Amino acid sequence: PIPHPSGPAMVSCLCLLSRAWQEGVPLKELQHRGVCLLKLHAASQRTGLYGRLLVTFQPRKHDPDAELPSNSFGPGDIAGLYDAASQGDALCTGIVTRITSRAVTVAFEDSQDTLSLDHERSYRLLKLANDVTYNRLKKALNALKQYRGGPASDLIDVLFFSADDSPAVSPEPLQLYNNSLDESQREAVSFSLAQRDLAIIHGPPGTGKTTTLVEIILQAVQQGLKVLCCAPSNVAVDNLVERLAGRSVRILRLGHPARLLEPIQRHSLDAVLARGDTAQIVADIRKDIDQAWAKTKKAQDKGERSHFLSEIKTLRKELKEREETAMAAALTHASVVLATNTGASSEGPLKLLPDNHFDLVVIDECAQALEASCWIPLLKAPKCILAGDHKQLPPTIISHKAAAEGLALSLMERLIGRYGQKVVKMLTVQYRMHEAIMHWASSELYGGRLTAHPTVAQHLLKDLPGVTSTEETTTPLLLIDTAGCGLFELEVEDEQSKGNPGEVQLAGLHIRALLEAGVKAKDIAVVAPYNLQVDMLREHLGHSYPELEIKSVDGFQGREKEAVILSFVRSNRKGEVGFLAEERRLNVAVTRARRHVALVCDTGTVGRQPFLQRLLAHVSQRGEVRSAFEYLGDLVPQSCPAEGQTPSPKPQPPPAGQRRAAPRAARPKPGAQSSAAPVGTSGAGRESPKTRGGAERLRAMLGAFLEGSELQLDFPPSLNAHDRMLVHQMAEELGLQHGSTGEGRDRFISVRRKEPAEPALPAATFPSEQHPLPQPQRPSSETPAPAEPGGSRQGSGKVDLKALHLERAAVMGALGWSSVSAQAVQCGLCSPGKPAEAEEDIDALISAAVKADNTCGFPRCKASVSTLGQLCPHCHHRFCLSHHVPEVHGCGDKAKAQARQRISREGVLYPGSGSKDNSLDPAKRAHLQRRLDKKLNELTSQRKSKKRDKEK
Ligand SMILES: Nc1ncnc2c1ncn2[C@@H]1O[C@H](COP(=O)(O)OP(=O)(O)OP(=O)(O)O)[C@@H](O)[C@H]1O
Ligand SMILES: [Zn+2]
Ligand SMILES: [Zn+2]
Repeated sequence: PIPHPSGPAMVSCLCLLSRAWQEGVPLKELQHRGVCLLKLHAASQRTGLYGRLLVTFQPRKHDPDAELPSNSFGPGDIAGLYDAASQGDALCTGIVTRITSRAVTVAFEDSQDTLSLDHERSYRLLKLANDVTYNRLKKALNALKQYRGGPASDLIDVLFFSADDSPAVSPEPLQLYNNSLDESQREAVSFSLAQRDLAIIHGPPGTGKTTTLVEIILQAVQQGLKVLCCAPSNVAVDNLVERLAGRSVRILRLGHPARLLEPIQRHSLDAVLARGDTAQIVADIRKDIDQAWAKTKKAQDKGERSHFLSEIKTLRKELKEREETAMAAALTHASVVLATNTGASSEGPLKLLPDNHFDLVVIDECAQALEASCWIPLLKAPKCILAGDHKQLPPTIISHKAAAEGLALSLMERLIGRYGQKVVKMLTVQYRMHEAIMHWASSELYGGRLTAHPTVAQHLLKDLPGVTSTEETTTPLLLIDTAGCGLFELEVEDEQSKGNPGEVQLAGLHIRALLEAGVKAKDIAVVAPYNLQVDMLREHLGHSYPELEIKSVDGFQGREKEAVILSFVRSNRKGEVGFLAEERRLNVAVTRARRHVALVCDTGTVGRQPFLQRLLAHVSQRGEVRSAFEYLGDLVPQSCPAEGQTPSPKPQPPPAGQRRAAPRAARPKPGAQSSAAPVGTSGAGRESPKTRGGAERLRAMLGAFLEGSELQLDFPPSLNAHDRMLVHQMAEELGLQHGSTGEGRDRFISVRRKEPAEPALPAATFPSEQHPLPQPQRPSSETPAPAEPGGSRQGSGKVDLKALHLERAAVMGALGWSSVSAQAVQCGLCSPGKPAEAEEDIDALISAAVKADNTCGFPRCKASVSTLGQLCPHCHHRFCLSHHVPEVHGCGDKAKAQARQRISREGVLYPGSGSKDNSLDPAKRAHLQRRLDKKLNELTSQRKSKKRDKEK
């Protein structure tokens, strides 16, 4: 007996894929998931190919324009038809042939002669696609087990290692159809033709695998061979059809015509049949059948009805015979028959051909196919050529058990694992990527064997027509590092998928920079490993840039773009990387790009995985690295209103092109700037050599300040965001107060000694950098300005009234005091007539409030917001940068409403609140004051009880 070790294992694995997935789930839920359509009625019916009954269903509504709920039905899917009124078994099953927003058409097999649909009844359709695929796969494997004496007998032995592959015939010199094939492609062509049983073409990204296969197929046809050409997906098959269509070769595409693209449709079996001689006869018979159907409906009695039914039966038989004859002729005439793997099933038209019709089976994208599905075409010929790249993503296997038992291993990988390079030719010249993009993938996954064709090796975005040279368009690799920026992934419980709103915004900013440089939206793709992130990216960017392509990594396999922005998503304290650690997924993600890849990621999290770390190292070596801090000014809306100042509308953004350039202009030298974030580390003190100089200089400045007698040290506004962060961190370490002032290019940091005589202010006392405050009129003044009533009461000069005042405003805002904006509230220290005792504990209250306010207001988020927090102007809670966006923490509607209101009222959009509250009358002010005190008290007691809860 022929040992088929994988056969039985595969069958048992496949069982895990079947059924059960829909059992016990409520129908509404199934509809919600897009696999069920409820409350349909049969709107029309007619007879299709094979005499099948084609029924069109529409929603059972009186409105003729009623739309179907969004669903995942597609042509070729198997659907079960159920009576809506009963819970019983399916009335019958059919194949979806067409689906629009309003109607779905299903073809029912002729065995359902008795099926007669009542126009008044309600039906539902349930997707059974898994079952059919499963059944076909299982059938193929059973056929494999029982295979005796067919054309593929020897090939089966080779593919299961019970016989070695026969020696190749000596290659004949070839007259190539495509003279531009490179050396590795030519070798692959002659090797494949010379092999007797098995040849594998390993085509890394962009190496012209399809180009090579087309040449092979043309050569095989030229030698008089009949070729069956398959791929796991319709897209891949159509790609081959398109490329072969222009050549003088007779091709025939099997499959549901509704699925096929316009130029491919004319190669479909149906189209060929429609052009044939029998077409008219067949059409007439179909018409007769439809008429007979109509008559059955009107039939008065049972006898009349059964008469018409038997007439239909006879007509169908005739129809079937004529069609089959015509089909067999069309199939025989074609030199190349193309189908998906499962479409090559013997249940379809191929059953009309004799067993030994095909000489060669070609399977493209073989590494993306289940081995079982490959066996459907493989049993039909004595020789196979498999093409693909097993270093890209394998087919998705939902069952972990099935994957563990070997279902995840593709045929191609299995064969290479056993036979090694003697059955493989690898294509080594790639025609897609800039050499720097290619290099990492080549050395990690392709043994360093890839070279970039000269036409692409140095191409950059700036070389595209209409694109200007900017920092972004002149680098093939860019890393935007969020390490230390607090842009954490969303923590969604019970949610496998992950999102990262900070990365969404960063991706948006980078896209804007690319577009401003002239790159077209259609040339850019944003790719993320998680569907949740893809959804968030679509929500944020999809409307503004409809031509931008936003996809999951898995959904982008087989595609390419001039620029690819990759959001890695994962950013957490645990260093969890998730399934980005899968080498093949990362390979696919990076190698989609032709001229530019931007990685948006937290190197602190992602860099803990060695494979990812090597990518990051490669980028920092060959490309440009930026800290996300450089973008934070643009990223965070300025929502903390300014104290004592009339907020002015946000200045108009500078004209295109200058926007990113402005804040970055301060940097000493692009490319070698001190803002380059350390790779694989986060936080100060672990800088790469590049940044160490800057950090040391800053530390020295702080050291000198500590030794001197100055009360305050102002850093120059020319510090970039990363250096500013370092200063904040160092000041914190040294126990200094730190804060920043001003906006944009004028923003600068001040550092101050803490006054030992005064109650120490918590770290957050200073407004954070993300709450840029107006230029202080008197940065460290001990004398309050006359404009502040009551300020002079603090005559000692020991208390920094300004700081307290600002803090007070911030705290009030943070307390959820939504009725009034913080800026409008006068500080208790300054308000006249304030009782003296209130003053004494205000610091304690403030510090309690500040402490409470030190963690992000988002449920379950423990991130500190003391230095990098953001106040929401709507709910007045402070959030970490991952959660500050109103949409993220639940203020989306308020934010939208407010924006709409403001736009309609004033015709401009600007953040912060209006100026109207400046002149509060004293009574109101006193009232507000009492409320603040009450709030502070509540908060303190809440904190206490929380603490007690924790201690329990
Ligand atoms: N010998 C060659 N000379 C010039 N260009 C080539 C050559 N071979 C392939 N190309 C170009 O490379 C690109 C990719 O070719 P093809 O579609 O055959 O690649 P593929 O390997 O099937 O793609 P993928 O990597 O996405 O599977 C095409 O634009 C093609 O024109
Ligand atoms: Zn809010
Ligand atoms: Zn948070």
